[in-house]
Amino acid sequence: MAAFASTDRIFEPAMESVFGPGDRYDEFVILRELGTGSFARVYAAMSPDYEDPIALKLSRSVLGDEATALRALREVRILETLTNPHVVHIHDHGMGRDDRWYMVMELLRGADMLAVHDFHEPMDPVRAVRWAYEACVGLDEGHRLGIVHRDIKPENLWIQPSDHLKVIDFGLARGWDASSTMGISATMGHMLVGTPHYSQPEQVKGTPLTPASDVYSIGIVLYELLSARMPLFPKEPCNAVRERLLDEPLEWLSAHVKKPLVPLDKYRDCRKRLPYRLIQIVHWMLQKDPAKRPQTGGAAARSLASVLHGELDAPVAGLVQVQDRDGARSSSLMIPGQHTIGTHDRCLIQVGSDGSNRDLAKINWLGYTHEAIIEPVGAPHPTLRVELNGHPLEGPVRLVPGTVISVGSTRMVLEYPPR
Ligand SMILES: Nc1ncnc2c1ncn2[C@@H]1O[C@H](COP(=O)(O)OP(=O)(O)OP(=O)(O)O)[C@@H](O)[C@H]1O
Repeated sequence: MAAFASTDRIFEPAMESVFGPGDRYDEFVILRELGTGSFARVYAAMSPDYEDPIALKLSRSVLGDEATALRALREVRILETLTNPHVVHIHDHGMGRDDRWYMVMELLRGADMLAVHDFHEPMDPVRAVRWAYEACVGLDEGHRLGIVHRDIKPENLWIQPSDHLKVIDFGLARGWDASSTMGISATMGHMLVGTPHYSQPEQVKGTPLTPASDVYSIGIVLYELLSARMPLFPKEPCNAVRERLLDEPLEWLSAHVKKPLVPLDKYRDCRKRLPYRLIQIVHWMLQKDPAKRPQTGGAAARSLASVLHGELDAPVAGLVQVQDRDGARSSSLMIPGQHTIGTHDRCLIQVGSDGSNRDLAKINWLGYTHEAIIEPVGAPHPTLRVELNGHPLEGPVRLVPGTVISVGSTRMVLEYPPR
C-alpha cells in the first residue's frame, strides 16, 4: 500500500494576509470571502476588467515552493482548455505584486453539494442521477484531453441555483496518458491524493489513476445520494460512517480494496424506488477493477442519460433520430461534447461502411442552453455528401431545431432536451 500523506501537508502557508470587504489586492476590490482550501482562499471581488463580480482564487502563500507552483499552473492550464457548462470557467490568471498566484473565475452562485444536501435521506432519483450525469459530462471533456480530476467529492461538485452542477477545484488533477496537455511529469510522487472517503482501490494499490478512477468516485457519490448509505459499509447510514472514520484515513482506504460492494438492491427502499438498470449502472461504476468500469465520464454519462430518458422520463441529452437509406429508423443519444458523423464505428452516427474509416462532419454541443454547431471534416466524400436542409455543408452551421442533416441517403434530425 502507498504511504498516506494528506495533500495539506505539502503546503505550509507563510505570512498569509486575509482580506475583508473593501480591501484591495492589486486591481481587485474584495467583496467577501467565499471559501478556503488547503492551497488557496477564494473571494468574491470586483475587477476593472469585468462588469460583474468575479471569483478571485488567491494562493495562500507566494509561489516559492515547487509543489505550490506546479499545482497552480496545472489548474490554470486545465481549466483554460475546458469549455463545457459543467466545469467552472476561468477568465484570467496572473501573479500579484506580492508574488502570490491568482486566478480569475466566473463567480458561482449556489453552494457545494454537501451544503445543499445533507445525505441523511435518499434523494429523488431524477435529481441524483441528473447531478451524477452532469458531473460525468463535466469530467469527460478533461478525460478526452487525458486529464483526471483525482479529487471528486461532494465539496468539489457545485450546485447552482438552476440546480445544474459544475465540477470545481482541479488543483489535484493531472495527466494520465502521453497525449495529455498537462504532462505526466507534474507528479506529487507516490503520496495518496484526494479524500480517502472517495478514493479508489487502484490508488491504494499504487496503480495509476485514470478517468475510470473519477468514475468510481462519482459512483460513490451517486450511491450515497440514492440510498443515504456508503457502498462499503452495510450496517450504518452514510453520515454515521463519515463521522466514525473522520480521523481514520487508513480504514477508509483499506475498505475500498477489501470490503465488497453492498448491492444497492439489498436495501428494500432502493429495490422499490430505483429502476433495475440504474442499480446495475451504479454497480458498474463501482467495480473494484478499473478495467471493468465505464472507462470515461462520457461512457458513464451516456448510460445515466439513457436511464433518465427511458425509465426516469427526464430527458437530458440530445437525441439524433436517424432514417437510413432503406427507411429503417433508429436513434442515438448525444451528450454534450464533440461527436462525428462518418463511415467508421467510433462515430456517433455511422453512415455506410465503405471501409474508408472517414469522419465526414463533426458536431460540437456545449449542452443544455446551447445549440450544436456542425461543420464538415476534410474534402467532400465522392458519394456521401453532407447536406443541411438540402444545401451542401461548407462551413460551421448552427443546428437550429428541425434542421435535417442528410449524408448520402441517410437523413437525421437532432432533438434537443427540454430546457
Ligand atoms: N468560482 C467560484 N465561485 C464561488 N465560490 C467558489 C468558487 N471556487 C471556489 N469557491 C469556494 O471556495 C472554496 C475553496 O475553493 P477550492 O476548493 O477551489 O480551493 P482549494 O484551496 O483548491 O481547496 P482544496 O483544499 O479542497 O483543494 C470552495 O469550497 C468554494 O466554497
